[in-house]
Amino acid sequence: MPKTSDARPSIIIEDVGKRFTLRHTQSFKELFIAWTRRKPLASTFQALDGIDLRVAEGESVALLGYNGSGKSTLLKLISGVLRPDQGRVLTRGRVAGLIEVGAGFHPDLSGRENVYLNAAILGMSRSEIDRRFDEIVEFSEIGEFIDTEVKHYSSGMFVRLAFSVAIHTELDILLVDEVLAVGDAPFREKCKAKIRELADERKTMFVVSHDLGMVSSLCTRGIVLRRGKMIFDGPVEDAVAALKESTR
Ligand SMILES: Nc1ncnc2c1ncn2[C@@H]1O[C@H](COP(=O)(O)OP(=O)(O)OP(=O)(O)O)[C@@H](O)[C@H]1O
Repeated sequence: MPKTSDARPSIIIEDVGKRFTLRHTQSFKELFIAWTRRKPLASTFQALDGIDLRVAEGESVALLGYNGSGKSTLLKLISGVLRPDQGRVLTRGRVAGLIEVGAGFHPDLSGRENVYLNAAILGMSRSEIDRRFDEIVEFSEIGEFIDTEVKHYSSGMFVRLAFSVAIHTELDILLVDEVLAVGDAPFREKCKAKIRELADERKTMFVVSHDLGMVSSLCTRGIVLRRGKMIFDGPVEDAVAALKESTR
C-alpha cells in the first residue's frame, strides 16, 4: 500500500484522532434528572482514529467509506475547520474547500457582493477578484440575477454561484465533499469537467463522493475509511473493491 511518495508532500497527516462529545441531555430538567440518577451526561465518540497518510503534490485522492465512517471529518481537519485531538495535520499552499459551499454567503447581499465577500474570505485580493469576476458569473450561469439579493435565489442558483466562487480561487489543494451531488445534471457535468481540469493542472485533490464511477475516473489513489480507521490505501480501483468488500 503506497503511503509515501518521492514527490514533495502537499498534505501530511500524522497519527490523527478526532473525538466528538455526544450529549445525552437537552433541557436543564433532563440534566438534573440524569445528575440525580448518576447517569452519564455525555459520552465521547471516536470519529477518527490513528490516521496516517501523506499526499504528494499533484495527487488526486478519493476518500471512500460508508455513511459515518469519518470522511467529512477528515476533510474538515485538512481544511482547518476542525482541529485534531491527537496527532497533526500539515498542508502546503492554499487550501480551497468545496465543503460547506455557500456557508459564508449572506442572504441580504446581492450575488455580486457575495462573490466579492466570499472570494476575499477564500484569500483572493480585490484585483484578483476583479480579473476573475466575469468568469465566475459566467460559470455560475446566474446572468442577470447577479445584482439580486441571494435570498431570492433558488437553492440550485445559490449553490452554483457559491461553487463557482470556490472553484475560481487560486488554490493548491482542493477538497471536494459531495458537492457534485448538488445542482442539475448539466451543471454537475460542468463541475466535473472543471475539477478534471484542475487535476490535469496537477492540483492536489481530495474528493469525497459516493459516486464510485466518478471518483474512479477523477482520482488515481483511493483511501477507504471504516468506523474512523483507514482500512485501505492504494490504487483507486482496488480501493473501490475494498469498499465493496467491507461492511459498514
Ligand atoms: N460535530 C459533531 N458532533 C458529534 N458527532 C459528530 C460531529 N461531526 C461528525 N460526527 C460524527 O462523526 C461520525 C463521522 O461523521 P462524518 O460526517 O465524518 O462521516 P462521513 O463519512 O462523511 O459520512 P457520510 O457519508 O454520511 O457523509 C458520524 O458518526 C457523525 O455522527
